[in-house]
Amino acid sequence: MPRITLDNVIRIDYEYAARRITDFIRTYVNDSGTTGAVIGLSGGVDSSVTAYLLVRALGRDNVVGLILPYKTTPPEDIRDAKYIAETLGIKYYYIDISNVRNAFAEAIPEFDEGNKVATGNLLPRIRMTILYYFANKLNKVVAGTGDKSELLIGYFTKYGDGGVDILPIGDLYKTQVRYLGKYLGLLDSIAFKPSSPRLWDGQTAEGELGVKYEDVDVILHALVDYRMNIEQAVEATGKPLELVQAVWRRVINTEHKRRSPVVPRVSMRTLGLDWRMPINRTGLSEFME
Ligand SMILES: Nc1ncnc2c1ncn2[C@@H]1O[C@H](COP(=O)(O)OP(=O)(O)OC[C@H]2O[C@@H]([n+]3cccc(C(=O)O)c3)[C@H](O)[C@@H]2O)[C@@H](O)[C@H]1O
Ligand SMILES: Nc1ncnc2c1ncn2[C@@H]1O[C@H](COP(=O)(O)OP(=O)(O)OP(=O)(O)O)[C@@H](O)[C@H]1O
Ligand SMILES: [Mg+2]
Repeated sequence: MPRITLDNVIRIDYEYAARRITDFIRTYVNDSGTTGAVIGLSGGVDSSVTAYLLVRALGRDNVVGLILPYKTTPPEDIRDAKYIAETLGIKYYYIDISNVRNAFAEAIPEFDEGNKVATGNLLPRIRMTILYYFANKLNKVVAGTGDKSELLIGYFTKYGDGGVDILPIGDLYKTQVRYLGKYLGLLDSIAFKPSSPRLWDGQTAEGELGVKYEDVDVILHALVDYRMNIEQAVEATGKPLELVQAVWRRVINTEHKRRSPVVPRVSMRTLGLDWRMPINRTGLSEFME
């Protein structure tokens, strides 16, 4: 039984990861016939690292940033997002989404400001809509910023920040993304900024989840990468049974977020079940093996 620690998670070859991801982005964008990518810049580690990788892959003239604050966005995040766009030399738009958000609140009958999740999730869904407006207009793809930890525990808004075309850092855990950021030359203050979706005042990811990403990542490494069962993961990581169970429960309960909508079978070949266009004729197959 291997002993699994955070060190095992963090000690990967970041030069390889950066090269592999930038090769993927370039291949994907070339095959798609688009002219580049748009990305939402939050000033957090995930969007900052993804923006660096996009520019490495596509060149700064082919990447467009969108800074889309609401009143729950702290000023230092806006400052950091602008700093990233300016350091990378990409074109960016700054659009305060308060009016759009408030128009939803006015238009929806019995709008419940007190329901933090339902109202909070409007923000990523409004941002997704604006990102696709620019993607359509500029003939670009929407680059998502979800990392492997968030994707596996379903810590994202379905069709909000989850509504994207590619997920360049989707195979890297949150803790790995931080060190990839360091490798790429990101400021420590951004690379190691505590994660927060900023959907409501005072929200932090670890506060809401009730578990640290350092623990999430070690547990997921055991359960997913090593395919361990719960008992094996407890023994290998030394983490409490309740914590391992809680993380696994999140993975199971959010599977619907990682799938296309389910189509019930009525015919010989049902979309998503037994018919999917093979992608092995494109350059992309190399990145999915
Ligand atoms: N079994 C099932 N099969 C098919 N669909 C199912 C389903 N269960 C729920 N659903 C659908 O999914 C909806 C719930 O999912 P969703 O709308 O996403 O809502 P939910 O998962 O409750 O909320 C999103 C969570 O992600 C966090 N978040 C959001 C954005 C960014 C970040 C970040 O890390 O930056 C984190 C946020 O703080 C919150 O905890 C339900 O209303 C229902 O429509
Ligand atoms: N104010 C914002 N302006 C533009 N895009 C945003 C804003 N807030 C969130 N987003 C988009 O939504 C994504 C998801 O938010 P999330 O908080 O998970 O990522 P992050 O801030 O980059 O990193 P972390 O998860 O560590 O906080 C961001 O990466 C970004 O693309
Ligand atoms: Mg964030």
